[in-house]
Amino acid sequence: MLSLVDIRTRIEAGTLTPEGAVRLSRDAIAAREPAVGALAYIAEAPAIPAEGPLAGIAVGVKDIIDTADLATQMGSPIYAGWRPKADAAVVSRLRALGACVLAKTTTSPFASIDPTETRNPHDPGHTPGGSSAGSAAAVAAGMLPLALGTQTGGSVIRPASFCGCAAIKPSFRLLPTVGVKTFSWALDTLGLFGAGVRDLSYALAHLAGRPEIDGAAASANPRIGLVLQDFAGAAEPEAQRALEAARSAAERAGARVSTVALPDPLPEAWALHRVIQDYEGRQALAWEIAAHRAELPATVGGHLDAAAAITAAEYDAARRCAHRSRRVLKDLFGDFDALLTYSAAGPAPAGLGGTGDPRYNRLWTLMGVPCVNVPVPGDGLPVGVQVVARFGDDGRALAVARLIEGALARG
Ligand SMILES: NC(=O)CC(=O)O
Repeated sequence: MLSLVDIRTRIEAGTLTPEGAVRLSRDAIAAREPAVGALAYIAEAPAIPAEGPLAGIAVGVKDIIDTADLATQMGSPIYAGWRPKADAAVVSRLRALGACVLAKTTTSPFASIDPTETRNPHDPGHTPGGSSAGSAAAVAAGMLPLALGTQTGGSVIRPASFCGCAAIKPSFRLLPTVGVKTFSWALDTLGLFGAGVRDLSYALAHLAGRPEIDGAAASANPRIGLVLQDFAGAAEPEAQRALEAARSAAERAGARVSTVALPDPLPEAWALHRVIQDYEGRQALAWEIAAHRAELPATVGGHLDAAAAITAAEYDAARRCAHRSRRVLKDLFGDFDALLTYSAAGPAPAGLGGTGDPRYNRLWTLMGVPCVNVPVPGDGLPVGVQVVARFGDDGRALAVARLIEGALARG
């Protein structure tokens, strides 16, 4: 994969130009894109700024995020050829930092649960996951050093796990979702994909304007809570092995790991995520439902139809439970620096008819806490683990993730 930090180091050392760095991506795209299909389109002659902390970094932007110079089609024929007048706020930030917005990446329609045409870069017979399919696949295939995605359920962490790259779903609203097509205003969160954790730390610190994120260090003996999320069902053997490998690696690196069961009402909040997601989705996509219902794909269309039965009282009760759960989780983090749990139920499922199950992701999205996918080395298709920290502690999530990543690499 192309490491953002390595590219920046070479540019700052004068051994690589920004144009040369973008050429690395174009060459990799030429080699891998035909088999992977991660990109909705590629800019013909994008600006390649000479200066800035992201100069020379070719970025892929999920195609629900507005770009003024490229179409934004939401993964749907309803928006075929749609050209926003303005960049999304996060895209403007990327350009101000010197990044080259090289491509739009494929998305499940409206960033929901239906599949894309993109294939897993490790095995074209398997899904790359979703809904940020193209962003995960493009980074994992070595085409891009950085890509933007979004998560409402598990759309950043799960595809990163399936494709074998690092990713962060930051704290809720750390990055502005202005100019990002809304599915759920209580859940939608911008995320980043990179080759490794240090690449995420560098990019997020600059995008968020918070240099402390890149400088955060894990304590010498971080306290890590191992969370199995039993209420979400059993994980597959490959995911269980990956979690055990990560736990052992963390302990080798000096962490104190203990298993913790999530207290009530967290399991109840997990079950109520869908109520909030779909109740808001039906309102956010009211125009598409009214004017283009026949063009909505089967799964998301069915979910939005079913959401008509969710009452305002049920929605309000779900939000109250989420609020109580955030307080309970904040108290839990008084005993732990981070939590370690599954990123996905197992490796990428076979076939391109689905994007996998967000069952190990949705609670953390609802809680608004930072989550980092750490790929776990092994045979076969990639499997990752998820490091979760308290709300607002994105630097600590990345620091603990990096500690585990390094210990796994040392074996
Ligand atoms: N947008 C989402 O997060 C839905 C999913 O988990 O695939």
